[in-house]
Amino acid sequence: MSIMAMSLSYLILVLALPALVLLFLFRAIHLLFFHPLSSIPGPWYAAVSSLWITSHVLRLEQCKTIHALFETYGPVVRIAPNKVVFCDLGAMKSVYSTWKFDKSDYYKSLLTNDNDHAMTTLPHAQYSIRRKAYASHYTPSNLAKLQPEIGEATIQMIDTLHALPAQTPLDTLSLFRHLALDIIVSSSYGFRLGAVSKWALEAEEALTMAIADFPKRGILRSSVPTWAWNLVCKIPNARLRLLCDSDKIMAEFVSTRVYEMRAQLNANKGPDAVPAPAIVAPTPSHFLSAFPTFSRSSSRASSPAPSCSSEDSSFSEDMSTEKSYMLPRLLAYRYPNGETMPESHVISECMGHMVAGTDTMSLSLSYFLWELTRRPDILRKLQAEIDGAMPDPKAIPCIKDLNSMEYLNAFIKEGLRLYGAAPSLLERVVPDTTSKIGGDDFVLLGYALPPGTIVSTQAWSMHRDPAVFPSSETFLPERWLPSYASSQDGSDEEKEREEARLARMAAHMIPFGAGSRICGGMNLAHLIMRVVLVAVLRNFDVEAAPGTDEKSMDIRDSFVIFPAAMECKLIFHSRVPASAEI
Ligand code: HEM
Repeated sequence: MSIMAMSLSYLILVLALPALVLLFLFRAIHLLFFHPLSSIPGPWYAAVSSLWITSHVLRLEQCKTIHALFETYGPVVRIAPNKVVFCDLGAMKSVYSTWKFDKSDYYKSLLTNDNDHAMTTLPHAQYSIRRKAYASHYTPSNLAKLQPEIGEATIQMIDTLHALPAQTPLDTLSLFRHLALDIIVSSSYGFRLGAVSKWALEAEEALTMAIADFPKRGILRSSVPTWAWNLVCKIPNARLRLLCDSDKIMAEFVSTRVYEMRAQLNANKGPDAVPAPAIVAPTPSHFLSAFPTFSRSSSRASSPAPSCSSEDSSFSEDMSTEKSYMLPRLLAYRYPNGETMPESHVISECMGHMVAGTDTMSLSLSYFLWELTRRPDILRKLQAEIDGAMPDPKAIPCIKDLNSMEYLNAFIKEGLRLYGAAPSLLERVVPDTTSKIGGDDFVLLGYALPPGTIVSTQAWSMHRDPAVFPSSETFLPERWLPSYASSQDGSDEEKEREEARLARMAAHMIPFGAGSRICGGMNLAHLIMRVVLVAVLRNFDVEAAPGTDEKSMDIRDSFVIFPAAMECKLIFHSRVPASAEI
């Protein structure tokens, strides 16, 4: 290079660098003092760049960081140049229920098979068409018909636990992930996967691994350019290949179910026929002999579960019809233009539900049991209630009876308050036309937000508001029980006060999200939590394994929560006589 060319490059560098610094300064001054969001409280470094909040996201501590901001700055905080978070009931209703803002691009990192499913469909109008396709699957009346599938998988897990050597520490994150998958697969497709059986043989089910890997794949995939991602996936390492292929493994599994179901529907001929599919995977014989029952009595059934729900008025609206799994519903669903859902949509929708339901269930159940290992007082109360409702350790009460167990319900509410599996920011976008919000600018807690602003709240903070939940960090199921229930002579005034207190707490609870885009599988999640908790606690006492402690269970988050140690090792001690174990 000639001396002249070198001096020219030097000159450009000398001029460009200060220009860049100046540009950054002007931008920072604009964002801090002249931007429409500049009056919103928050740290100045968050207002000028997204780097600060991103660093906390990468450190897996976004929930706690945002919560600390609310404590310092109040209920509305600017956390990035274009992002505002709030912790307020009225604002929550306005964003998620009244105006039903569209979701932000964040959700696109959860695409399955490179396609949208309900959770990743951002515009509200398109989303509501999608939701209609599956919503009827998760109604209480349909879930009541699926109790045998749920009970069967759960009792299979109980039998497996009884059969394991005593004192074996078990990672419940893995155990419940396999169980949740068994339940979701059998209730969605009528297919017995047997993931828990394989888990007991230490032969990890590829599908379960794929589901566990899927969120990590999403984060990696979206943070590197496509060429770099393709390169990573060529590295000859078996574990890495599994992670890269997790989307493909899930898609292959679901596609097979779709083709099988199509074949059955075609064989059925009638255009509206939506049959319950046959069991297509072999069921282990030891399992059939212990076929569980949902029961209203103490007798243990030796044949497939009677439909306790047929005598259960709250779930009887649809009882005369045959039960139907989710897949045939999706295949029969027609979009408003009269066309059926393309197979690619059906596959991505099913994958979305497997991903949404598996880790959330295993995380919640693991944290619930971990809490019980620290709180023998709560464990004893729960077990007293469960023992009374479930004399036979293999006969799970039916939904209506589970729902009427007061202490269990209080425990689950408190569990979801402190250990809800997805307590993170649920991002929405202020729309670009004011007609979508009734004509004026959107005003959040006194601040006008321009179109395109990303607004959100997080369950983590809504559930820890000390004005609503006194001693908010203490696990206290009793807070959900009306005080007048324990005293005979509560005055009407006292009852009203108590009811208002309970209603206020309930309104602040958003473990499943809020408004129109609330968790699609919420009813199933409630049922699974109840079924699994009564089955486990009726059969076992739980103890933390050595090494499982506050530090290992400290909560990290990346949309869902998980323990710092990435495992939750517990020991299950049988409570039932050996003769009743299998
Ligand atoms: C305790 C367990 C669960 C928790 C805490 C939970 C929580 C959530 C949350 C917070 C959302 C996001 C709402 C939003 O983005 O605004 C969500 C969405 C969703 N969940 Fe769950 N979930 C659980 C279990 C399940 C189960 C078992 C299924 C189904 C098998 C399921 C299916 C879905 C679906 C389909 C969506 C997308 C909803 C939509 O945008 O239409 N979830 N869940």
